[in-house]
Amino acid sequence: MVYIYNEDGGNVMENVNVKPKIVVTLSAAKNQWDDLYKKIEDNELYIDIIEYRADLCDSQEVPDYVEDIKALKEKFNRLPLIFTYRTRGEGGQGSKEPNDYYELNKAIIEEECIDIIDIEMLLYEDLRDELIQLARAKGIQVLVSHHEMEHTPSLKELKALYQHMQQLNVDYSKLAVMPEDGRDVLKLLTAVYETKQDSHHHIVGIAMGEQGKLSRLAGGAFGSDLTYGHIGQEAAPGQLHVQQLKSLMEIYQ
Ligand SMILES: O=C1C[C@@](O)(C(=O)O)C[C@@H](O)[C@@H]1O
Repeated sequence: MVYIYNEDGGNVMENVNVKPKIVVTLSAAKNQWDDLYKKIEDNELYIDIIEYRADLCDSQEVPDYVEDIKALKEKFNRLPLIFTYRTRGEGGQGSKEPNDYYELNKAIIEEECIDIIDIEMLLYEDLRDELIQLARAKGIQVLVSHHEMEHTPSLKELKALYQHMQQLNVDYSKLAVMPEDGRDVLKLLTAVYETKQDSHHHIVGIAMGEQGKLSRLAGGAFGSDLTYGHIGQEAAPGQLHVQQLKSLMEIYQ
């Protein structure tokens, strides 16, 4: 199978087959970082990007987050880092209201210690667009995300969501849905595939849960640029350990 990449890696120009990067989702309480560093080291071969999930240690303040992130960057400087504060409505544990969500993300952007920032599409438009602009001005890539934790929207709606996301001046557009059956997984993959046909954006599509595991493994064949895994405990329904993810993904590459 032939893959065609552009120079900055991963984005396919003529063929939807993508070699997805593996993102490990992680977070730890203050006294648990040493354990986690060890796990990252043990699994470094299977990881392309680190996702720091700030909502999983929701009571921390900006300086605590920055300290964690800087320590991660120092130890694993080859790995780009995504900062994510996932709110409850989108399947996370974050309890911040929109204004506090905005303030936290703004402060993190201003620290210039991250490579990519995950911004929820449904945040109030003015706050969201301002965060996107601030991040871009600092040279930080933007990943706009939306989770449907209860169901899978229709193909038409999924494609409309991707279209909307791509108009937001972002680098990555990510949708995660909860499928009820195989047909829902196909809908998500079809939306990724059809969106990727005429797009040079990074597209990410995830069907969660047991049924959706196929999308985590085979998403690249449909054009999905990232797949998320764990190194101990799943952070979202259906996540696989990065080692298993990497070895099972080989059959598609
Ligand atoms: O959006 C995503 C994808 C995810 O929800 C998953 O299903 O693997 C895991 C989250 O940490 C990440 O921010």
